[in-house]
This record gives sequence, C-alpha cells and structure tokens, in this order.
Amino acid sequence: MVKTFASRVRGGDPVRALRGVSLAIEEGETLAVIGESGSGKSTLGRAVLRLLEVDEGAVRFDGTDIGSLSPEAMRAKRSEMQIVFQEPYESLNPRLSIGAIVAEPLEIHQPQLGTQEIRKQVLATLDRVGLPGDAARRLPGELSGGQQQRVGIARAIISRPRFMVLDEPTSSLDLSIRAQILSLLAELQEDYKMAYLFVSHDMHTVEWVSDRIAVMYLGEIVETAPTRALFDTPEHPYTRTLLSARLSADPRERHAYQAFVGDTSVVTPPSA
Ligand SMILES: Nc1ncnc2c1ncn2[C@@H]1O[C@H](COP(=O)(O)OP(=O)(O)OP(=O)(O)O)[C@@H](O)[C@H]1O
Repeated sequence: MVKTFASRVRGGDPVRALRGVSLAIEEGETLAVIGESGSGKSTLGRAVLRLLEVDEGAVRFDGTDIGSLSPEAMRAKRSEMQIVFQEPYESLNPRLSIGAIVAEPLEIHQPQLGTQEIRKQVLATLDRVGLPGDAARRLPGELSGGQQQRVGIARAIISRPRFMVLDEPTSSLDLSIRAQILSLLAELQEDYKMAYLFVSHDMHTVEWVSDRIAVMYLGEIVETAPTRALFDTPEHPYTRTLLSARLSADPRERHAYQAFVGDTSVVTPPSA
C-alpha cells in the first residue's frame, strides 16, 4: 500500500506515510507493527480498515478486496473488522452514556435485534470486559482511563469481529493498568478467535503480546519475523537499534509486563 499526505505545513514536502507496505495476517494471530513515532503505523492500521483511502494497493479480507465493496457491503464488513484507539476518552462520545456507546455497533449492524436484546448484549459485553452493569448509565468522563479503554474494547467486540486493529491500546494508560488491559485483550482473542494487528512503539509490549512482529521505518516494513526470532536474531540494523533502546527503557515498564505474564497463561516468557 502507498499513501502520501499533503504536508500539514504550508509549502512543506508531501509526507510519504506508506511507501509500499505489504503484509498478511493469519486467522487468530497477533501481528505487531512496531516503529517510532511518525513511521506510519497508525496510517497503516487505518488503511487496513479503510478508515482512510490509500493511493495504491488493496486490502483483502477472506480473499475479498474490500476496496471494491459498495458502501452498504463495506458497512456490513465493518462488523467483522474493528479498532481500539490509543486515547479512549477521545474515541468515546462524551455526551453519550456508556450503554449507548456500546450499543451503537449492534444498532447499526443488527437493528433487527430489538431494544431488549441489544440491552442484554450490552450488559453481557460490559461484564465480559470487567465493567459493572451500572456503568451503562454513566458518561465516559465519569470513568477512569482504564475503564474508558474497557468501554472502547466492549464497543469493538460486541459485533463479534474476527479482526481488530489495536492502535497503541495501552500507551495512554497508567503502567499499573496496562497489564490488566493486555490480559483482557489476550483472553478475548482466545475466546473469540480474533486476529489482531497490534500497533505499538514499545518493544516490551509487543514481546509479550505478539506472534509475529513487523518493524516499520519511514513508511516501510523493514523486517517481519516471529517474535522470538526477531528478538534473538534481528536482521535489520533499525530493529537492532530498537532492541538496544529497549534494554535501557524504564524498568517499571518491564514490571508491568511481567505482571501481565503472571496474570495469564496465554503467553510464554522469553527464555533469556
Ligand atoms: N492526515 C494527515 N495529514 C498530513 N500528514 C499526516 C496525516 N496523518 C499522518 N500524517 C503524517 O504521516 C506520517 C505517519 O504518521 P502516523 O500517525 O501513521 O505515524 P505513527 O507511526 O503512527 O506515529 P505515532 O506513533 O506518533 O502515532 C507522519 O509524518 C504524520 O505526521
């Protein structure tokens, strides 16, 4: 895929956010996309869901080129492809109750369900993501950052997607909360057999959550490898730089992910 943006600065050069990116994600797997700020990770995540149009390239979901779908067919497809954003508060309508926010995808995709059934599914989904039923009546601003992200996750999973883009889903949260949210995402993936495209700039996070890692640098994927292989034998010089930066990162981050690993049996700690 190729995507070039006009510069945000008047007279500035166009920004080549994606310079020919190609990737495939298998059913049920987590592919992490890692890279520094501005490398094009979020653009890629949005392009994959057709939340923005690319200049060149196609996205195939189960073999269907989603770029060729009519607006109605694309809307139906969206129930199978969801996104969880980095900033939960900004992604939630501050004037809608949590119940209304989580109900929205069902109202759009399965309006035939009726009010009672939608309400039942909203409460079950809130419970599944660890929120009390009375959260349904609250507004986003009344919840903590971690709870807001649980709402973002509830809204994403209520239509039972098979694929989710997780765009730095924990990086705006307190370290103590990150492990809980990562555990929840891992459990949901196991239960619902979802594939994740996990966008992150943090090597600690992707080390624990991903099956494979794609390293992005200036709009290109410079290396893709299974997680363990990438850590053990990084091939690209930029990957090596990211790995050495990780060793000097905040040790509290490490504790958060060790807590995460202690919380769940779905990930294997590294042998080193
Ligand atoms: N709508 C836009 N208009 C102009 N430039 C944009 C737009 N969206 C993104 N860009 C630019 O494209 C490049 C890639 O941005 P992108 O947000 O995809 O990177 P990223 O790796 O996700 O960074 P971050 O981790 O900071 O979110 C950046 O230089 C960014 O400034």
